[in-house]
Amino acid sequence: MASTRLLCLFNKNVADSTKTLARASWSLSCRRNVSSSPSRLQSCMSGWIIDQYGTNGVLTYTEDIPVPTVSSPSDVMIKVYAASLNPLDISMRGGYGATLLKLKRQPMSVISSDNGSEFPLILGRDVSGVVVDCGSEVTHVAPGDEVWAAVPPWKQGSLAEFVTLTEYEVSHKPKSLTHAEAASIPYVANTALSALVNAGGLCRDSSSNKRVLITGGSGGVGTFSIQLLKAWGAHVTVTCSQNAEGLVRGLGADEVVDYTAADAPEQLEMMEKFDVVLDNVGGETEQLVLGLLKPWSGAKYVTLVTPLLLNIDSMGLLDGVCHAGSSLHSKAIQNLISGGVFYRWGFYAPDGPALDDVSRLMDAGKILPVVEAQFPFTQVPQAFLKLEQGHARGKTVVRVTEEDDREELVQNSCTEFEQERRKLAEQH
Ligand SMILES: NC(=O)C1=CN([C@@H]2O[C@H](COP(=O)(O)OP(=O)(O)OC[C@H]3O[C@@H](n4cnc5c(N)ncnc54)[C@H](OP(=O)(O)O)[C@@H]3O)[C@@H](O)[C@H]2O)C=CC1
Repeated sequence: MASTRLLCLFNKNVADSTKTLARASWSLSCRRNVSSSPSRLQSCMSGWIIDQYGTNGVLTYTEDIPVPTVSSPSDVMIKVYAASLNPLDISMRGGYGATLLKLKRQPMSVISSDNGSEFPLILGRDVSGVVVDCGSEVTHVAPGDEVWAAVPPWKQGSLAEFVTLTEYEVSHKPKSLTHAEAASIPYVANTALSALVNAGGLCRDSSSNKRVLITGGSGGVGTFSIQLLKAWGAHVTVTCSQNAEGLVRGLGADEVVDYTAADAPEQLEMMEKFDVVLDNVGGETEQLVLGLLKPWSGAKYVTLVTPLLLNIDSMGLLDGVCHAGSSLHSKAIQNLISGGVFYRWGFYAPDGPALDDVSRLMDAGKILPVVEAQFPFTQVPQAFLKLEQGHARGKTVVRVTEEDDREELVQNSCTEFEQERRKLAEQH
């Protein structure tokens, strides 16, 4: 199994890319601390932002981002060591989900004339790093703890020095993984768990011998889901390209179908029917795999490829929700009546406690990270280009802080915060 740990370092020339780093034009006057660990003296941080939607050219490096401080009792501030990219980052860079995500960030904008901008936006949905500060009600983690989390799309992302989340979203990182490895997991794990458990009705204790089909098994969600379901005792069939067969078999897939083969539909139709389908591909695949579920037995089709946010972007909130809702409703009714199959949409959902369970499985060696490519922080645009090319085999990771510096940084972080606390205590 260890051979499936794919760590292909994309050694591109860092020196060249640093020349192209543009500075954002924020008119903030920031005082930067010389130390790379955080303190209340540091008001600005470095990161990659977008201040308009578009192609890769909108990604801009700046050192003038206000540090996202702890502002509520349940907040946890994390120094980011590694982040990873998801297809959502490419879509969000282009404006996908802008309407709904903006509403989630600024709920009052729906009733007020204040149409404040969502920019600058920081992308990046996964983080592995070290806690540097906590709100007064945080009990589960403390400064100095190594943690991981999936950053909800409506929050500022992890392609920056620091990110602040709520305690519920954060979990202790698996001890057996480096930060770069750990950053490949949280967003796909939270998505897979939400889809398989909430929509697919599976769980650790009820999956034994369930037959599950995963389409798009070679990508981020697929490579995680195969391993999770095998750890739960399910029988897993995967569709992927021929050159990914070795990878998915190495992760535990029982049966593999090359979807590019001319007879792929026939191969799938000859198999014993499935209890659950997790569809990471959508489109034409949907109709094919719906017919592969066991009829009249409570079987569930769960797709991660939904039109909800696109509909809202193109039609506005109310019409978009109604249109997507009516499409979901009619497909659900049609599949229930014709074959007794439940048709459902799966979504990412933030869930730190679920990541605690995943952490245990990873430390037990039951789930391995599948990191296809790593990029240094200076090469975030190159990482986006890699992802945009498609054909993912696991995940693309960005090393925000090089791990050689880790020990020193953890110590600095804790010492500085301890000093801050003492100072505050003395003042009061
Ligand atoms: N609803 C939600 O909340 C979420 C939705 N998603 C969506 O789920 C999907 C999967 O995400 P993720 O795993 O991160 O994506 P990735 O890009 O990591 O992986 C997609 C994989 O699918 C393979 N693939 C492409 N076409 C087919 C096909 N017809 N049949 C089988 N395999 C195929 C690709 O390889 P190759 O082309 O070489 O075959 C690639 O390995 C994406 O569309 C993503 O946007 C993800 C997370 C949350």
